[in-house]
Amino acid sequence: MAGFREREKQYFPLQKIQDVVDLFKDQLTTPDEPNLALLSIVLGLIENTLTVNRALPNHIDSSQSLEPIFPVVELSTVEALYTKFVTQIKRSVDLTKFPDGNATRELVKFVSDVVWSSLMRSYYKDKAHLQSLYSYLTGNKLDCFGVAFAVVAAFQVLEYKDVHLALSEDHAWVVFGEDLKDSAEVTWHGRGQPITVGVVDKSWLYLNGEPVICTRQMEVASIVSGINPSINATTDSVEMASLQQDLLWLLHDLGHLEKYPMALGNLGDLEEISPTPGRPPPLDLFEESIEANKKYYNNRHVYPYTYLGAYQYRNMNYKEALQAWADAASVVKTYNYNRQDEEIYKEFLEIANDLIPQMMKSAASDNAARIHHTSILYNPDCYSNFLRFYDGICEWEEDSPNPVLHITWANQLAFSLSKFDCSVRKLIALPGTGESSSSSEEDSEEDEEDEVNHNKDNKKDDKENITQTDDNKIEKVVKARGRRRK
Ligand SMILES: CC1(C)CN=C(N2CCN(c3ncnc4sc(C(F)(F)C(F)(F)F)cc34)CC2)S1
Repeated sequence: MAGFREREKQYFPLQKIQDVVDLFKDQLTTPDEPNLALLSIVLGLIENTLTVNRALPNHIDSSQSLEPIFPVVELSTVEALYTKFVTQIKRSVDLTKFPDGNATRELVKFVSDVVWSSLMRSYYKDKAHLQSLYSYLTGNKLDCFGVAFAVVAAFQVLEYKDVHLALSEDHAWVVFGEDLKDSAEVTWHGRGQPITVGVVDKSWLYLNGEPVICTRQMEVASIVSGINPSINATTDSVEMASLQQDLLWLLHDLGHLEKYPMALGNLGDLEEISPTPGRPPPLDLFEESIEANKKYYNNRHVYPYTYLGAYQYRNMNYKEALQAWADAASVVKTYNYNRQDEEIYKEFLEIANDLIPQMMKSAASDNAARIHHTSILYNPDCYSNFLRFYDGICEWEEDSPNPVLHITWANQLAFSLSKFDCSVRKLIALPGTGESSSSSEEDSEEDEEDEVNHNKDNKKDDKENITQTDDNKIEKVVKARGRRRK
């Protein structure tokens, strides 16, 4: 596959978002495969121009916005980079040594070494905008996703159809061979090794054997979803975000996001920021993401629920946020926490020690809701989901090689717990059993006793009562969980 055929050339020069969408649409509806290297170079070039090297316009247009004009993407520029990639790969891989039509572990290791060998010796791998072949070809830098994607794009150049991208929620690798049953690390740690340890140790990083296995079209979806419109910590390129949104809708309409929960969540976030007329609301996309998780990944992905929880929290739907976070914890509890799972640890740390306390504070100061008992502080479902959230995190920690909880977690738990009204704390719902503890025989006398004592107590010693009640409540949750485990 030398340069581009008329098919690709006709779209250049790309001068506006619609030109890029037209090119992608053509690539995604051809009988043969979309050209991964071409599309990654195009997106990387545009992203680099709109975020990294923002050539500001020499005129301030009427809207006084400093948004640079959309870069004109010339065919010659893209073709030169594409030829550089194809030449480098074809020159380095002597296929006569690999006669078998199917990719082998040896060949995957060899190609990942070729990609690897041209990377800069040392650079900050978590930096933004290092995900595309444009970054690879012009800066010799790639992040973890970028290395895995480059290996897959290289195999496409070598005309292999049995090497595909595998994605967890924080790691990328490749699957290959007949019905893609083999797997191989191609990035920093353990290159060439199969992905067995990840499944055995029940770490979230490998999603317990439920990663997203990409088709060529889903590999296109991964580079679109991986577009990073950020100019800096506080500003995004409107143009880049708009291009990402249009391309995600194109992929959505063609059915290529059906099995890609994170891309659906991404699109939901973009739609919240800038709703597309005539398109479904963000909540529908977060629901689609959750349904895909249940239908295709045995409900083992966590992010579909944290996308939803974050959205509900931002929109002050606190009851629904607690529900989503409890569902997220009910997923993470099926894993063992390993040191390499820190991304999801940070996610739950922020929810438990920042977002929920903020939410409880805000609910506690909402006097109108208090008076009308519409506040989450009086709502048994909220309390039940709150407990289910913590129950999931405790279970996540159980049997794990690394601890999860520390004093900050306990302090924030006590703080948040104390904000619930003591009336609602009487109705402890046993997480996951759907029953309330007051219906379980061994507890009922205790509960009634509590009920009687509590009602008899006058308001003044409520403070002391809350602490005492909470202690035995927490202890009851732990005991209840213990009972369920037998
Ligand atoms: C609910 C959240 C905290 C908001 N953003 C989240 N993202 C942003 C989008 N994102 C993603 N969105 C689409 N595809 C992928 S593939 C991937 C990865 F496998 F980890 C990789 F490749 F190693 F980086 C990550 C990721 C990662 C998770 S999770």
